[in-house]
Amino acid sequence: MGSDSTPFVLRWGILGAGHISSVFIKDLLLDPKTRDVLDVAHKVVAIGSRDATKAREYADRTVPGDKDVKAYGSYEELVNDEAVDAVYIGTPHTHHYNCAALALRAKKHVLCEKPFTSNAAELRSLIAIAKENNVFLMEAMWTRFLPIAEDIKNVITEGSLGDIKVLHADLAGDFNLDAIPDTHRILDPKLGGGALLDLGPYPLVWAILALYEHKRNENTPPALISGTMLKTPRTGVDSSTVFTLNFDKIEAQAILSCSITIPSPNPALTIRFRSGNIVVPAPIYRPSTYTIQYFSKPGSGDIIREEKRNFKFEGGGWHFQADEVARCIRDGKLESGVWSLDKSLLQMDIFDEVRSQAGYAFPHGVEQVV
Ligand SMILES: NC(=O)C1=CN([C@@H]2O[C@H](COP(=O)(O)OP(=O)(O)OC[C@H]3O[C@@H](n4cnc5c(N)ncnc54)[C@H](OP(=O)(O)O)[C@@H]3O)[C@@H](O)[C@H]2O)C=CC1
Ligand SMILES: O=C1OC[C@@H](O)[C@H](O)[C@H]1O
Repeated sequence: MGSDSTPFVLRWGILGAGHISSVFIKDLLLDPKTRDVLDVAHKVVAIGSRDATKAREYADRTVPGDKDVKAYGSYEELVNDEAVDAVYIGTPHTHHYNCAALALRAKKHVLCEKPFTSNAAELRSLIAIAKENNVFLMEAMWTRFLPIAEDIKNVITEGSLGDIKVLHADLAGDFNLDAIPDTHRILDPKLGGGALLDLGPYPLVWAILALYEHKRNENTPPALISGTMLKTPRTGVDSSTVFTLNFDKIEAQAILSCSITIPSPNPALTIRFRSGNIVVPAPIYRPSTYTIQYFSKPGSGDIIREEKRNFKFEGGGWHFQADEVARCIRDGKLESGVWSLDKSLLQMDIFDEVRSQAGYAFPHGVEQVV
């Protein structure tokens, strides 16, 4: 199975009947041919919710016209469905660990929403559970799989902009905090609320792509991580966070920020080299265009030429990561080579360090592994 004429079909179980799960399902249902993908395809076979009535209604609404989709009133039933190959976890951050562990122990492959876990210790434990059960595990870091991300990576690697020096990235959004209750996932510390865990993965994915993955960096973690947080008095979670990463091996730095009280700046991502810049407009989770600026000579800052590149595709952009999961599982891989587990671990180590420096501890009992 999986030749050009017969695509490998991955059968998905969706755990958590919330917002992002519905967005992901919509992209799973899109014909892969619309993005020139012929070797893999996707089928949603079951929905798992904590409530059976909700699960049925959600299945009927999000997978219309397919009465065969199972609707389960517990996550346990979902992960034990033999027709499910891979489980997508769409629950709040601090529930990812238990949900993913449940699925892995049922010997299901897992794609888990970002941020992978509450802390790095939880992720190390999940990686061990995945290994014990010989199943695939990946964080749903969808931005890394957008065609634009690979194109930017190629420009960095090809080297015509000279040495990379600084990366500035910001993802912000006005969550209208006055209109949402303290129990909303973005405000509730029990759900890992705040800007860093929710939005921080996006500035960080660009730093990982450009600096950590840089061929001269040889996947060396940053030598120095430094962070500060502004916290909301409402619940104590971070409303804005700024963090910096020093990649000593390539003498380059990332300056990253995120906020839940203001919109993103524009441009929201600038990668600065000795001989030019890469400039990306907001939102950095799904940019559809970017510009390469070339300097008259190295270090001048005098822009003599600009090249704009556009990337259009059908759907929301969450399907590219699904294609990667399907290909990995088809090929018997236990992790992705593109968004590998070391990158997710680096992310969680950085978030732990920034939270520790800024004094953001989760309420007792939230972290399942410490
Ligand atoms: N990749 C992306 O673009 C995005 C990713 N996300 C990520 O997805 C995750 C979920 O976010 P989102 O979909 O917005 O959240 P929602 O609140 O819309 O959905 C979360 C779902 O999780 C289930 N759940 C289980 N336990 C709890 C609990 N204690 N409190 C609330 N819900 C619970 C519920 O499903 P049920 O009742 O059916 O059991 C709920 O519907 C987050 O980790 C977030 O970071 C979010 C938005 C965009
Ligand atoms: O992943 C995400 O991307 C978009 C944001 O609006 C959302 O809160 C976040 O979870």
